[in-house]
Amino acid sequence: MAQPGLPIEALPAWALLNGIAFPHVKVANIEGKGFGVVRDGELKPEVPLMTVPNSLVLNVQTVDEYAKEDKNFKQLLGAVGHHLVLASKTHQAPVGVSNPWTEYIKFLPKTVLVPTLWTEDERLLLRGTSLESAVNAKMTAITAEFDAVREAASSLPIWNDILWPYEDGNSSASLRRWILLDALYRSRVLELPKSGESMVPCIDMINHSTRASAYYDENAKDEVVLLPRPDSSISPGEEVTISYGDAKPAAEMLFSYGFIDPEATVESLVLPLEPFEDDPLAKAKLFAFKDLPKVLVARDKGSSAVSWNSPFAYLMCVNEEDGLDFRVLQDSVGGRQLRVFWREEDVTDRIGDFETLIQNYEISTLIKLRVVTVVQERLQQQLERAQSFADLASLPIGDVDLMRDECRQAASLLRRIETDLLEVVIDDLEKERRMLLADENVVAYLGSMETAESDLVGEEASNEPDDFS
Ligand SMILES: C[S@@+](CC[C@H](N)C(=O)[O-])C[C@H]1O[C@@H](n2cnc3c(N)ncnc32)[C@H](O)[C@@H]1O
Repeated sequence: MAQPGLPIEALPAWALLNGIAFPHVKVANIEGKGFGVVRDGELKPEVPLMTVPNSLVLNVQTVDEYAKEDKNFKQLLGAVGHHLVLASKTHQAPVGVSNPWTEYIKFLPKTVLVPTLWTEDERLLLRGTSLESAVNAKMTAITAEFDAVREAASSLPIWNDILWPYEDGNSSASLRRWILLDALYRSRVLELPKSGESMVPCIDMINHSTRASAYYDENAKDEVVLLPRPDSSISPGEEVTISYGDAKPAAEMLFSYGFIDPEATVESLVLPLEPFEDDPLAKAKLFAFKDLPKVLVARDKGSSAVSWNSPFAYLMCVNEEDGLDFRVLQDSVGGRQLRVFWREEDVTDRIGDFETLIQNYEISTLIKLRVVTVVQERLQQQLERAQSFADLASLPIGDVDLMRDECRQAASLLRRIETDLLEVVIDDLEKERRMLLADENVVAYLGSMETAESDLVGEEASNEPDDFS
């Protein structure tokens, strides 16, 4: 059952009733961005642009508090956990205590342009971009999460009919609502300085800009306030904006918010890395690394400076013969722990810092050469994939005309940003690789390898008669 919407004109009355003050701004339609907040009247430096009482903030702690008041909700929360931070508190339920969010959610958009809400054909447009595998993985995870929550709630009949009404005799409509809630959460959640990840009504109506004119904070009364940036001036009628994160990759912006900011000052890209298939230490490396193995590349659009970073590539490129060792040790309470050693020193807590750990050893340039080669090959592989799907005709899409222009434009902008970035970083890595190849330690090592190989060939040649005999 879709939530009935409320006209945005009703928002000021809802805000007044719930103690939200925004005397000098109003919520309005902003072309291409849905709703947004614009200056309305004189600004007074001592008065925040918006003030939202702490009682309206929705996060894990406030959901726990709410569960204390409502035994039905407590039962549900006990069964399914905090997946329901937004879902349960905002539905219009004939059970449970109604709250301001039950109304507020009716002001929120009915869809968000994030790829999890694109059609299957639209998602094909992301082939060859860094979002291809991320979106597939998210769709699998969110479907599994939905199934798990439904299963857990199935023993609570009072909630079953409310949360999962079977429309058209199947559960796809309910799954879509779940995906929409996930999208609303990800595109509107704020990282508050004291309360952490939270949903804040009205402040979540503010759009993003690289040249943001405002920021949010929590004051001494734990209210969430929207304040003008000291270096900004907001003219009457002008949109008030905040920054959703200036250094976020275009892919992350599209994934979480459904748009890419063409004015972003930094372009970046994150790609997953896999250990070498024939590395006998591959499993141990993955286990001990703990974080996701990846490579990050970035370019500052102003200075054109290029950078890359991949702690896992360093770990990939050090081996037993270089001085890497894994040992299983017994801890003081009888448990067993995998510890990582580099040249006899326990470096378990510095596993993400092999770039520094190798620094003072002769072998460091050689390892760096391996790392640069690994990263360059990974980027080259991604570039070739991005280029091979650049033409719509190469995609197994049904009817291109059924796809929304916004999705086509966003996917094509993402592909262009990623392709350009990959090309410049690959060039840069090639220069670095050539320099490393000219390093005296590397030349000496490669020379010794050649000698060893030709000795081996010589030995093999002399063994030939033996083999024949
Ligand atoms: C926190 S909400 C902001 C309010 C939202 N515009 C609305 O109508 O409710 C974030 C969403 O606003 C839109 N948005 C924010 N900044 C934008 C921008 N610079 N360009 C395009 N869309 C933007 C995106 O849809 C994003 O997912």
